[in-house]
Amino acid sequence: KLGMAYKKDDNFGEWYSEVVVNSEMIEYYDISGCYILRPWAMEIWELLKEFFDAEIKKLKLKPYYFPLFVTENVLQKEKDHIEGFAPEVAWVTKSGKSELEAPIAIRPTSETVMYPYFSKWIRSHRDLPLRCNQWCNVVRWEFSNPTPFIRSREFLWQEGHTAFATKEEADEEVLQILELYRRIYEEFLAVPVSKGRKSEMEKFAGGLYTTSVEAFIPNTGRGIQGATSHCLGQNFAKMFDITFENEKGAREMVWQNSWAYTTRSVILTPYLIENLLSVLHKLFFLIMYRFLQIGVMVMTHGDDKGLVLPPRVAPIQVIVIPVPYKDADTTAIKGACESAVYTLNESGFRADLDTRENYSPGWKYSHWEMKGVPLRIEIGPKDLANKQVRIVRRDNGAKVDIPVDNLVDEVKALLDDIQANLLKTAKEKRDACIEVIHTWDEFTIALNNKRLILAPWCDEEEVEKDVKTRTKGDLGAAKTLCTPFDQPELPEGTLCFASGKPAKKWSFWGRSY
Ligand SMILES: O=C1CCCN[C@@H]1CCCn1cnc2cc(F)c(Cl)cc2c1=O
Ligand SMILES: [Mg+2]
Repeated sequence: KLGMAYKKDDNFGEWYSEVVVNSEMIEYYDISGCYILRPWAMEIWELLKEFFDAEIKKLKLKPYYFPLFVTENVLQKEKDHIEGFAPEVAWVTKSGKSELEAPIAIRPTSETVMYPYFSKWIRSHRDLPLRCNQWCNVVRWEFSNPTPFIRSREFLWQEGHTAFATKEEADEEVLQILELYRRIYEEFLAVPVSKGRKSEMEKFAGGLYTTSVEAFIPNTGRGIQGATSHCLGQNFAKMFDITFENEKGAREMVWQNSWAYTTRSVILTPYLIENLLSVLHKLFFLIMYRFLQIGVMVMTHGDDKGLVLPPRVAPIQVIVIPVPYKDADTTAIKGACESAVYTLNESGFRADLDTRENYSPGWKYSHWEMKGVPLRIEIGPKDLANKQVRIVRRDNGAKVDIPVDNLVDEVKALLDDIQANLLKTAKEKRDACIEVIHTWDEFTIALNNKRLILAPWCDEEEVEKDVKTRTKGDLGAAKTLCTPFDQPELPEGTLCFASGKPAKKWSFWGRSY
């Protein structure tokens, strides 16, 4: 399908839905809540996984795979940590025609699966640190209101679970992992994020504190939590009796972290909020977000011609298209295309060519623009005669003719420039949305102007709850997104915008997904 029916700035939700379909990222499946991830999405996921996996191996993480299933009594062990989550748990109750003696849960996250074995494996300080990461799927049957129920059944993620002898080691790793998440967003997806700490109300209830990277979508004025890195303190050590004998022979509880490259548990995409289309469509986005957080990249960089992929995650970075004229030497042109692809692949670029006879060059230009390929190379008779190629950038449409001999250097320079340009543009757009406010009136005006709000806060949970109550509405209430580590100056006497009490910190507030 060529061309977009919807414009990004006119109808964001529809535009988004069309882009991820037309770019052949995912396909509907006939069980609601399940989706087929097609190569154009899976290849991006695999590029991100390759980077993240290599980096955590440097941090001595070991790969594990724990069972998909967890018994009821083990799952129930975490009443406080799973309170509120219980309706999300999917259960296996039968095999064939016969009922199981006891229902078995499908993991919604793996704390209760893993930690009884952490308790068994950790005896002495010599068994620490324990560093476990698994790449797997998890199932959560989420319903979210007020939009008519939404189910996301299964998504892929990595979940890291680590145990240390001291809090200092745990605190350090939380930030090391958070930096990797920042790099995934800013260096690969070219999406600017803010590192910060979640409030007591927004953090993972089972943990000690939560840090996150927060993205923002200017079109909808909503924040999106990108990934989370929790310090669990000794809470789970107490619940699961995960203790070790220290050097002095005394018994101590371990300090733990858990972190996931995942998305918020309930993502109401702009689509769900603004365009109540069929349930199928809604599930589609939830999965899109869940699986890959690629939704943020699509929204950040996409335009009215379709996807715009940052080169570092583009499954194809350069597409070479022959432009044959009727009487031209099509064989020579095709040969030039093949050698250009060969040269680029040899130099480590992901290049491919589209020599399909049944499509015109024009059709191919639109097709590969829709899929967001960063560079297109056209080779026609004139280019052949002049020993040059024409290169067209997807991000700004610029065309440049370059000598074949400079192909590799030019392509490298262009791809690097595209990667940097996408992040720079996204950062400028995001920063233009940030509004520093000091009073409640300024806050409500900024909120309605779809701004990312930076406000002085007294850090009291009651006030956070009060802001939610006072901003309740069909677009969702305002909430704290994070307290950025990078704190602006807080002049003596600055008052909290919502309570008038002495402010303790600057926090990002806004509506979110
Ligand atoms: O976010 C992470 C990083 C990776 C490991 N997990 C933590 C916390 C997950 C919270 N959470 C999130 N969703 C859940 C859904 C459930 F059905 C149940 Cl039983 C529990 C939970 C739950 O604990
Ligand atoms: Mg959830």
